[in-house]
Amino acid sequence: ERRRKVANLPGPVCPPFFGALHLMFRLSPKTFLKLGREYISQYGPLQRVWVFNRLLILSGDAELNEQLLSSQEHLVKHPVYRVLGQWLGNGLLLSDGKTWHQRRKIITPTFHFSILEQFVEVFDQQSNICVKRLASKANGETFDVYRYVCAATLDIIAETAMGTKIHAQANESTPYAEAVKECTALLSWRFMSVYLQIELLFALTHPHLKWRQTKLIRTMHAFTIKVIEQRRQALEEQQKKSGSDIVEDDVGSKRRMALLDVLLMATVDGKPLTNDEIREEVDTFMFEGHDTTTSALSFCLHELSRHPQVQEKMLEEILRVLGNDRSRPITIRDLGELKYIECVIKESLRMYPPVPIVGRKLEKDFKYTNSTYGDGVLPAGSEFLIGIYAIQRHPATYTNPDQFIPERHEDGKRVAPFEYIPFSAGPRNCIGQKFAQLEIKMMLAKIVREYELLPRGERVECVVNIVLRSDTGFKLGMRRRNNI
Ligand code: HEM
Repeated sequence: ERRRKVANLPGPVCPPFFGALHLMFRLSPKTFLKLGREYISQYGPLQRVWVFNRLLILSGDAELNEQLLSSQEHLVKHPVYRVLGQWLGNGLLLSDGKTWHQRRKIITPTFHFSILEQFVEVFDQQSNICVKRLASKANGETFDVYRYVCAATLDIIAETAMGTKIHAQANESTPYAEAVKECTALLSWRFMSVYLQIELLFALTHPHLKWRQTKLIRTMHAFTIKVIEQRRQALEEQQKKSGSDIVEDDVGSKRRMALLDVLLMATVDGKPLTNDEIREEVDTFMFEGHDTTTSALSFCLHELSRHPQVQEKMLEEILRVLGNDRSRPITIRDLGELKYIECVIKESLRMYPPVPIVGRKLEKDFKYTNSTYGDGVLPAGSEFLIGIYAIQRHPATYTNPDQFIPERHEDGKRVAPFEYIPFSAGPRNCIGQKFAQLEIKMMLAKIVREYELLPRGERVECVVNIVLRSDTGFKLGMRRRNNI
């Protein structure tokens, strides 16, 4: 019955019983994106692949993606996300059904414009620290910018969403960030293999790696538990002082509560969230809130180092909007006026989407219309994969798709909405989208104002480690600008 329903879709030859298992053997974090693009050019933007009795639908079809992502019915994540379960539990990224609805409702107001406005102050201060730390590298020599950016984004997510300072930028190394890097590489390798996705088979066939995975997850949990405890204590002390449930800042004015404060005080069905439920969300937001923006910023800085003319245009805009006074904090209003930098960020997220692929499991039949192959039905049980990376580099949509050209986003030039989806779309889109854009803009404006980025070292080579990273690091050189 399922075969009949997808008979209209092309795809590779799938021999009986095993299906296209032979193709799965070619997948690895390094080959994944290249093969994805190859399959799309070979079989078209929409295809079906059978592996045993699993039906995978690979979609780069904008029309179909719009219908699926906008739907309120197909919100369940692809089963492969389960390999993240031991780490992120039932946090917002992985949960579904009633739990997801309730949590999304509680958390959404914590990313309201008025809260982001307060966060911009933190973005400004932490970016200043990052710029100061980079001074030691402003000698024109090759270095990898990743760990500088990573420490800054960690400090930012902890101080804003969690209301806790962790001073990652003051330390040489951060065990949490190192554990995230190693664990995501390990989990991503498991993503690519049909049998390693199953926890028991992974444990039986690779006991040493299972042990390592558990150890890394313990390190990450220990860190997030500490963040929660620190904030819980600070909150209790504040409440004792003010005798009220509303958090007040240093000058006593009432302000909206940040994410962790809300989680600590929220009730669902009349009961407060348990410690584990709070930890799951803190784990989810600490990870999603720093690893994605680190990836975005690192790729963008690397690309800028290869495009001096883009840096010049950025600098011109920065000086026009912000003036020469580097001690004046940058406000949310200033950021809104940096339109060319917005195009630079858009272009970088097009070429290097930090989340390169998203997936859903269809719990019911999904009826679609107007796709590349007309109308049809995808049967319940299908696994639906949307290759954001492949879509955003499709030559039919973007001329010279592998070239970094921010001008293609200027003057409101637009492609169809679902041909550009770095933050996904619909009810399960990225909740931190505005947060990320403001943070990235602030960091870029500060770094480019202070330093000229130079083309040094190897080019990036994309690898899927859950989040998009580079196998060769993010190499560049820097020189301080003296003439401004
Ligand atoms: C450039 C930076 C970022 C990019 C490109 C990005 C991209 C995405 C994408 C594509 C999804 C959908 C994932 C899926 O369907 O499986 C997502 C979901 C999510 N993102 Fe982001 N993200 C970024 C930054 C952030 C930040 C800064 C935060 C938190 C402060 C965040 C928190 C989340 C959460 C919690 C979800 C799950 C939402 C839900 O399912 O309801 N992200 N993000």
